[in-house]
Amino acid sequence: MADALLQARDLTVRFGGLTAVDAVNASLRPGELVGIIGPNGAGKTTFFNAISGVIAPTSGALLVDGQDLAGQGPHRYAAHGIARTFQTPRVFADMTAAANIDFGLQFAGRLRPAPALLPDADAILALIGLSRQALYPAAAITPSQQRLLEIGMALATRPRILLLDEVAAGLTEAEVEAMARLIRRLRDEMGLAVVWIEHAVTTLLRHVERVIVLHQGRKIADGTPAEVVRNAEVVEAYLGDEMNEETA
Ligand SMILES: Nc1ncnc2c1ncn2[C@@H]1O[C@H](COP(=O)(O)OP(=O)(O)OP(=O)(O)O)[C@@H](O)[C@H]1O
Repeated sequence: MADALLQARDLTVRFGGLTAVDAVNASLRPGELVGIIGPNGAGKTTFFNAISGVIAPTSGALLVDGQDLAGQGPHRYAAHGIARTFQTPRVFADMTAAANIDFGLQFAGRLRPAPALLPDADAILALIGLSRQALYPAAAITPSQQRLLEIGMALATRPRILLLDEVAAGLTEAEVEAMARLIRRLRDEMGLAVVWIEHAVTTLLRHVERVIVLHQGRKIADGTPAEVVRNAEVVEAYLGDEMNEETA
């Protein structure tokens, strides 16, 4: 795809005899909001790890700006504007929320100019709703605020692509809705392409425009939420049980 920001070609990750990501082809265009779903162990986080440089794929290519970044370290991915969060937020517990954001800003300062809407730490803290907590140590804010802070740290690196790994896990319904609104703003106002893994399928399907479904490391579907919920293989492999559980 000519206008893709990022393109995975036959991306494969093996751990010994286990193929966690199996020849996945996927692409991401500027400003897209894409979800990734799949049962436990489907390979979602491993796919994220491979497209953010946390682990090297066993084979396949990862094209960003026409360059194959497969096998390069996370700093190279960050330099190309790819930022991510982790299932368990990785914030500096002893540093204040503002200092956590500053860390990201310093890291990114050399790479790209700040977007007009997010010139500094204050603007980022305001966007993620943590202005009042700016001077609290990260350890002293709630787990859901730590998730927001980690998103702020990712934004501070001035990304073009934001990878979110289960940022709604453990949040109350109201917090999930607020998180979804924030994610939409990042896309609508900052023009970011967002890829969002979430276990709560019904939540995710309400908010994304395209969904990639992984099952046993393979991509079994890639389409709009309406298309994916009608896909017989997806329902068979995953969605039937998952949606019944969520609505039970
Ligand atoms: N570092 C590792 N070493 C060995 N096996 C691993 C490693 N990381 C993941 N796996 C295995 O790879 C498979 C895919 O795991 P992964 O965490 O990517 O799935 P997931 O879809 O993100 O699951 P979940 O929804 O539970 O987070 C699983 O079988 C897992 O046990």
